[in-house]
Amino acid sequence: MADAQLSDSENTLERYRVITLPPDFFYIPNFITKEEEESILQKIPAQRWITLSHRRLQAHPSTLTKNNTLLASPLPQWLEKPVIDRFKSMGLFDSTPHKAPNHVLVNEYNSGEGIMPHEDGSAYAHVVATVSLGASICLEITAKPASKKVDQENNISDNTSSQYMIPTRILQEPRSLLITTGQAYENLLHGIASIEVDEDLNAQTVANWDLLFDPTVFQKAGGRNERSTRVSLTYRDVLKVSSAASKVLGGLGRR
Ligand SMILES: O=C(O)CCC(=O)C(=O)O
Ligand SMILES: [Fe+2]
Repeated sequence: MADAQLSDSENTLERYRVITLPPDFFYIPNFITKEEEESILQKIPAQRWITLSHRRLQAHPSTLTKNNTLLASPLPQWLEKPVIDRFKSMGLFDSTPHKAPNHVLVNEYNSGEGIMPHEDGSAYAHVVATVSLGASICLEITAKPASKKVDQENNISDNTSSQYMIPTRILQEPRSLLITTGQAYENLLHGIASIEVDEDLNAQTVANWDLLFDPTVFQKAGGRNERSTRVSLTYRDVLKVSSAASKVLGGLGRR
C-alpha cells in the first residue's frame, strides 16, 4: 500500500525517510528558501483567520461542506508557487485521485499554543504534506488507541519491544516539509503540545534528529526550543469535489 502510494517518488524521497518511525514519514529540511518563506508569510490574508482557543486557522480555497465535500475552486497563487510545482516534480501526489493537492489549511500557533492529538481522517487522500514557516515546533506522534491490534501486528505499539520510537516527536524546522502517508496516516495520531518550550531535544527523543538541517541550534540551547509564532501549510487532496455547476443543479455531493 505504502509502496504503491509513493512508487514514482520513492527514489527521490527515500533519503528523507524517518527510519525510526513506522512507514511512511519523510522530513525534508529547507524545502523552501528564506525568501520564499518570507513571501508566503506576507501573502497570508489577514482577514481570513478563524480564531480557535489554542491557535488560529484558515482554509483555502474554502472550508469543506459538512459532508466533507470541497466546492471546486483553484488554490491562490501564493499557495501554488513554488510549493505545488515542487510536489509535481517529486511526483508526491501522483497516486491521489486528483494527482495534486486541492486544499490547504493554514494553522498559526503562538508560543504556548497547540493542537490536540488527532488523525486527519477519511475526507482526504492519504498523502499529507506540511510546510513549516517562521519557527520550529515539535509534532507529537502517538499510537491510536483504537488500533492496538493493528499496532501489534505492525509492531508500532507503545510497548518497549517495538522497533519504532512511539510515542515520539518530529521536530519541524522553519522551511521544512513533512510528508505523512501510508500506515503512518492511518494508524497514528499527531498533535502539538500547548507549551512555551520544547525540552529535552536530542537524538534519543526526536525521531528525525539525523535529518534536521541544524541540530546544533538545539544542542547549543541545552536541548531547548523556545517557541515563537509558527505557521504551517497543510496540503491535501480532498476526495469529494463538487463543481459549482452541480451545486446550482442541486447536486451537491453528486459527481
Ligand atoms: O500544524 C501542523 O503541523 C499540524 C496541523 C494539523 O495536524 C492539521 O491541520 O490537521
Ligand atoms: Fe492533522
